[in-house]
Amino acid sequence: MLAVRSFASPARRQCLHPARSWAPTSIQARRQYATGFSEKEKVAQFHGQKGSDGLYTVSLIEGDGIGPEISQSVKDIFAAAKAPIKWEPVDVTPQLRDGKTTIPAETIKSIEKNKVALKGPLATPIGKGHVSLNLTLRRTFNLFANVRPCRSIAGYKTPYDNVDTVLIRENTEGEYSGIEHVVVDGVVQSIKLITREASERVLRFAFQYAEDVGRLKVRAVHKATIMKMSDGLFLSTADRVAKDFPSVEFDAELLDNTCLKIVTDPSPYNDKVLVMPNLYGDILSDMCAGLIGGLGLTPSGNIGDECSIFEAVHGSAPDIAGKGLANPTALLLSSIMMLRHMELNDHATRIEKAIFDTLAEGKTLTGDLGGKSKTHEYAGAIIKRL
Ligand SMILES: NC(=O)C1=CN([C@@H]2O[C@H](COP(=O)(O)OP(=O)(O)OC[C@H]3O[C@@H](n4cnc5c(N)ncnc54)[C@H](O)[C@@H]3O)[C@@H](O)[C@H]2O)C=CC1
Ligand SMILES: O=C(O)CCC(=O)C(=O)O
Repeated sequence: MLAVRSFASPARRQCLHPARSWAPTSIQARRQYATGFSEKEKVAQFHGQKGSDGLYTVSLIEGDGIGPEISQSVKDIFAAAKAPIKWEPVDVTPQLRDGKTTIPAETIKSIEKNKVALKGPLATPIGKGHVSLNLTLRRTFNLFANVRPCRSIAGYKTPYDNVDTVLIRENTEGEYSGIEHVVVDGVVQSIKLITREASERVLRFAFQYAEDVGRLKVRAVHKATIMKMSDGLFLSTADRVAKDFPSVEFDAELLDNTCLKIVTDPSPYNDKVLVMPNLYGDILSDMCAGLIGGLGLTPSGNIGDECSIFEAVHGSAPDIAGKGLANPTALLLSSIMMLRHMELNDHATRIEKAIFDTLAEGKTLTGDLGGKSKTHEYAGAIIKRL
């Protein structure tokens, strides 16, 4: 395994710092792995090629439930901002191949070709039915790190106005390995799979990310007191990886303690990058969203070596789907992360400013933030500010 080192300049780190932006997906870290390429080729390898029309093609999965409504807002705002993105809509109807759930081959080809996708939420049936397509996508493209920043929104009042957490979630195994079976009637075994390899790559990503954005404290969140072998392996791997990053402080904390402390006072987490196994990251990121106003506000990036898929933290919100009530901010901020990942920083900053100014003004808010505006009216207010 490579001991990666950042080559980000201080200026570059500053521009990627989450206090200023939603940027950090650590494209530098990805590029470290590519040797024998020119700088231009490396960039293309991670975020696709600009076409002869000057546009980048991005695969678009609109998703289920509120997915099409919030995707429409992103498309309208990107068009108004003249962002150099051409959307390539793809179909993710689940298919069974060799007894396994998969997605259509053309969709896999599109994402492999474009390197970058934006995804609306995909619903997963409870109990019988297809396995999670969200997890299928992450596994298919080996999107091993899920970066989930969560920051207070200026102007929107919550018990804390200073939340600034960054959580990096292992994205391919853990409790979500999908390995479970009936042992005997009434007894089910579900495997929490932790491997040294997957732990090491997400931990290296987290430390590299910490260096790149200048947020120089990494904390591993775990439950190795109980899951001595699985979380124990994650933690001992973290200890070892930490030695390769002497400029980054490292410590660890039990998950239940982290939950208690974050909801009591989130400020001690403002200078840390939290890294953890899959399920913990899923739950903790929803909890952090609750601190800043809800799931309508928190973005994420699923990052791999070959391609990346950006999506909101939330699901398909069936309770409000089709009513024009959804808040598109989470998907919009995910698309801002995507633009920064693609190094389209000027477009990202312009759109992001229009979003935050609209939220701060507080006149055109969706219902989840106490407003009365419909999804398209909120998007329209952002467009007016561009
Ligand atoms: N990454 C993904 O695509 C995810 C998909 N899901 C799927 O979503 C479906 C529904 O799951 P739930 O547990 O109901 O979680 P959910 O995240 O869809 O909804 C939870 C609550 O938050 C609200 N909410 C979520 N997003 C919102 C938005 N943008 N604007 C305003 N309110 C919003 C909903 O109305 C609901 O009250 C399930 O089938 C689940 O499998 C769940 C989480 C992530
Ligand atoms: O696929 C699903 O149903 C939910 C997945 C999820 O909550 C997540 O990983 O963000």
